[in-house]
Amino acid sequence: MSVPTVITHRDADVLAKAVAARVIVRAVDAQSAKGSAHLVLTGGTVGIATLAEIAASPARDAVDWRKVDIWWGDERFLPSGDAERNETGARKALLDHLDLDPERVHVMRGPDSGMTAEESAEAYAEELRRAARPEDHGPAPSFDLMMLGMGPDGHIASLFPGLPALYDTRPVVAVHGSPKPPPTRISLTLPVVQGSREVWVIAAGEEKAGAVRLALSDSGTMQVPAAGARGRQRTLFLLDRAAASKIPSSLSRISSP
Ligand SMILES: O=C1O[C@H](COP(=O)(O)O)[C@@H](O)[C@H](O)[C@H]1O
Repeated sequence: MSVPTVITHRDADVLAKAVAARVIVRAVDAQSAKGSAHLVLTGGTVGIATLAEIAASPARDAVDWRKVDIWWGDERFLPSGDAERNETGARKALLDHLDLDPERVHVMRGPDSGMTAEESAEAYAEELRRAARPEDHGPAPSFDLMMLGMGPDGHIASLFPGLPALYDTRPVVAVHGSPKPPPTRISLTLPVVQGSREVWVIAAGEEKAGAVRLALSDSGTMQVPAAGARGRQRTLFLLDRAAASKIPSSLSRISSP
C-alpha cells in the first residue's frame, strides 16, 4: 500500500476545481495506457462539487467518456431519483452532461429494484466480478481512481466507525444502522478500496480536521475507517486549509496558494 501524500488548497472551492483537473488528467492517462478508465465516484459535499467542476471544465473533452466505467464507492439505499442518492447528485452535477455509455454506468440499486439491500450488494459484487480482469487479481477491477469523501467521524464510503462492514472481506456489503441518514446503505469494503491503483480522500472544512489527522496516523480502521484509505500505487489526501489544520508539521505536505 502506498504512503499518503497531502496536498492542500486555499478553500473548498479551489479544492474542487483542483481535484476536477486531476480527475481529467487521471482519466486521460489511464485511457492512453490501456484504452479505458475505471473511476469510482463519491457522494458528499466536496465530492459532488468536484463533479460539477469537471462538467464546467473545457478540458473534460480530452477524455473519451464513452470508454469510462463509472462506479460508486457507496450508495444510500433509497429509490432511484431520490435527491439523497449519491447517483442522483452525480447525474445532475456531471453524468447527465457527458456522452457516456449507459452500460458502463454501474449504479448500486435501491429498494425500487425489488431487491433487499443484501441482494443489491450481491448484485453489485457480481457486476464487479464481471468487470474484473485476470491482471486485477481479485473480485473487482483495480480501479484507476477511487475518490472518497470523508465524514467528521472518519467514515469513508459507507464504512462507519465500529460497524461490522469494516471487517467484511466481501467486495460489497449492505450497511444497516448508519449513524448518518439514511440508515441503510450499500458500500464497497476496505479490500476493494485498497485494491485500487489510486485512492484520493477529498475533504474540506474545519469539522474534518481531527479525522484527517487520525486518518494519516496509525489509527485502527475500526476507529477511523479513513486510516484504511490507501491505494496500491498512490494515495492522496486532497484538502482545504481548514481540513488540514491539525496535521502534524512533520508530515510532508504540498500547499498551493
Ligand atoms: O454519506 C456520505 O457522506 C460522505 C461524506 O460527505 P460530506 O458531505 O461530509 O462530504 C460521502 O463520502 C459518502 O459518499 C456519502 O454517502
